[in-house]
Amino acid sequence: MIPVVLLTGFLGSGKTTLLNHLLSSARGTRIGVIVNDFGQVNVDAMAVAGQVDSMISLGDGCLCCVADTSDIDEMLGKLAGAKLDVIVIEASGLADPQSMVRKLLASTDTRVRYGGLVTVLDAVEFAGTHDQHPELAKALKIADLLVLNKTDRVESITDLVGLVRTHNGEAPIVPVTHGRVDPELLFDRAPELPVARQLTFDDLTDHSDHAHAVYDTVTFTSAEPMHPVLLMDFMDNRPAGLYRIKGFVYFAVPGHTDRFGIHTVGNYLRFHRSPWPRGTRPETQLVLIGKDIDPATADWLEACQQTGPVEVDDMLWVTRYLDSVDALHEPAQQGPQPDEDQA
Ligand SMILES: Nc1nc2c(ncn2[C@@H]2O[C@H](COP(=O)(O)OP(=O)(O)OP(=O)(O)O)[C@@H](O)[C@H]2O)c(=O)[nH]1
Repeated sequence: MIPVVLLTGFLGSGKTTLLNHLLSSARGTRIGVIVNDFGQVNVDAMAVAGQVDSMISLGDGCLCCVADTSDIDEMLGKLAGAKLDVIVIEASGLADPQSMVRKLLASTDTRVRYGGLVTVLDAVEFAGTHDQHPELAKALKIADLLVLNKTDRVESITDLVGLVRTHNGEAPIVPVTHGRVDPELLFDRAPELPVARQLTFDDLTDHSDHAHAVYDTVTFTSAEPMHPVLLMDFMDNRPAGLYRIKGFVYFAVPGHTDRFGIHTVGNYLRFHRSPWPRGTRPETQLVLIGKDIDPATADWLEACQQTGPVEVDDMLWVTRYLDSVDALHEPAQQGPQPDEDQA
């Protein structure tokens, strides 16, 4: 039976980063994934595309709410048909793991079995989100493996571990940076998971105060390039209530025409530069998630499109937020390569 591992964690904690790490260090283990994201653009699916043996992408809705057991069974069935060693479900950052686990346990597909819940925690944001969303503690309680991510951004994890332990006294806590867990903690060469444990009925009930009930999403897409200074002005003055932005930005500044992946989590902001995938037309695609987001946010972003002249130096506002490894890369020599069919 193929184990199905559920990967969960609050917005921006590092689930996709961890999934990417698993995929790149799988060394022959065949991994299928179900990627669930919020917003009309499935940024997470784009981030793992090309590395995975088999993928089902479910955008714009939370798997735990939009899919019932038979939908989950159908998805698992599709993946189980491919020759896989393990299936990893990356839940959206607002999913309710209890409800997901319940549906997985109810699966009637005899080719798959529930393989455990891995919860990623953001070492920087955890204490704050824990206070704001007491309901998240329920997910901590049923986790089989707790990955304490972003430990590079905190001085000490002692208090955090203490706080996590008040909710779950048993599951191993693995401190990591950039999601670099040993894949063998999640699945074995001959998959026999050390993680999944017996859950009680109480563990799995109560879907009432689900986090995404209080969050909303704005999606912004534009084929027009963005003006670096105007966009960074938006980023520096993010509307109140905005917690998470992710996606890709298209600038048409000479030497900077490749794809700028953007992530903000709380006050943190990072760009990651990479070529546009072959056959894609460069365009900005952003998903913004927050509480009571100002309805004018999309208009403000639209006003950040490049309509007037732009200087190469204007990109300095952006490049200072580049991951250092990207900053060392030579900027693209050629402009974007639009899809031949669309060109
Ligand atoms: N400094 C630092 N940044 C990290 C680490 N892990 C992830 N990040 C960054 O945190 C941001 C969010 O990471 P993701 O992997 O997209 O988080 P996620 O949980 O998939 O986000 P959602 O799907 O929106 O819930 C990205 O900019 C990552 O590069 C880490 O260990 N240290």
